[in-house]
Amino acid sequence: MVQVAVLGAAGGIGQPLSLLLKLNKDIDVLNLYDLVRCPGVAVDISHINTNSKVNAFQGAAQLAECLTGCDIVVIPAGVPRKPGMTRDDLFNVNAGIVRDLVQGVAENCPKAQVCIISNPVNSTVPIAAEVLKKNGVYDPKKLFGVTTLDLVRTSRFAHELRPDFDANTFIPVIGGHSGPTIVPIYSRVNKQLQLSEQELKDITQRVQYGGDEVVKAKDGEGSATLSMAYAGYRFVASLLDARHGRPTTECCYIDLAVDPSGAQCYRSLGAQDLSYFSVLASFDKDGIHNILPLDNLTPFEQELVKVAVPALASNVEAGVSFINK
Ligand SMILES: NC(=O)C1=CN([C@@H]2O[C@H](COP(=O)(O)OP(=O)(O)OC[C@H]3O[C@@H](n4cnc5c(N)ncnc54)[C@H](O)[C@@H]3O)[C@@H](O)[C@H]2O)C=CC1
Ligand SMILES: O=C([O-])CC(=O)C(=O)O
Repeated sequence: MVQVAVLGAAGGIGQPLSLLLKLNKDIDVLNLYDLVRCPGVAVDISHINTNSKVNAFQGAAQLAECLTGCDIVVIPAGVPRKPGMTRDDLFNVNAGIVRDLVQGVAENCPKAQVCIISNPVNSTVPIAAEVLKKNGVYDPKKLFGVTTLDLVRTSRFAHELRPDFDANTFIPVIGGHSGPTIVPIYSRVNKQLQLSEQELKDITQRVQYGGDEVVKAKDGEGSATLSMAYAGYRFVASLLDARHGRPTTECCYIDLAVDPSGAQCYRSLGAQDLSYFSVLASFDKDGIHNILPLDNLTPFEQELVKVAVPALASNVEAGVSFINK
């Protein structure tokens, strides 16, 4: 029996993400939670003819019931950006939302795997970790910042540049999830892509600021929702694959304490003191199995990591001190 909860299920990401999860045969129970519009979304999705059961929960009074018995909790709750804002500008609102929802996880399903989508991910993941630590239930194998949209963009944009390149090719992205902290590792596929120096600079910049492209196009109506729902779904499907013994690797933003020897390869890039980083990892039924090394980064990629590290350090510090103030 696998039970999954989506917190923020009636939002721009939450609705299409819940729809995709309803199609996944590995899920038996899908619990949808939001402060508004949740019964309508849940009844609508429940008519889709797959075997899973869909339940609606609305308002803080129903959070405990929603979470009880959950194996995986996905959190896209919170406000999205408007033009002119950075992800860090969302901190003031979303930090408290994530804190309170993860407190619910700690109390009602402390062994669940928790996938954080709410921005700024670079800070909301440390917030979640601190809440779980305070409750004595923290297991770094089970907490993930969802950065899959960066991987989705990295391979898709490469296909746009080189139509012969398969848009579904796995290209790792490391670092964090905002502007200069996003580090796509195109060197893994550059034998095929043959990017010129300028093309590499341009496509890297496009990946780093892909979110802004959507924010601008939506013109005040929010940020990526449909591509994010797809990306969030892909990540949860990978967790489900791993639960069923199917080998899985993904990149996500995690606490490096989960595997200190695996983390060494990333730390040696100049992230010596960094506690959180998006890495390539393999998964098993309990979550992260180990951190996989990414050796031989090019000087260009090493330079990108150098720029990412101080920005990440201050994002992590903001999250940690929000809980321990
Ligand atoms: N990790 C990533 O790659 C990405 C992250 N995001 C982030 O995801 C978040 C959600 O984005 P959208 O779905 O577009 O926003 P949205 O405003 O359309 O939906 C958010 C939903 O969260 C709900 N919500 C707010 N407070 C809540 C609470 N305390 N408990 C439960 N539900 C609550 C709202 O009622 C709403 O239904 C934003 O922070 C956005 O920046 C967006 C795209 C990509
Ligand atoms: O740009 C945003 O605010 C939403 C997001 O994280 C993305 O699209 O990567």
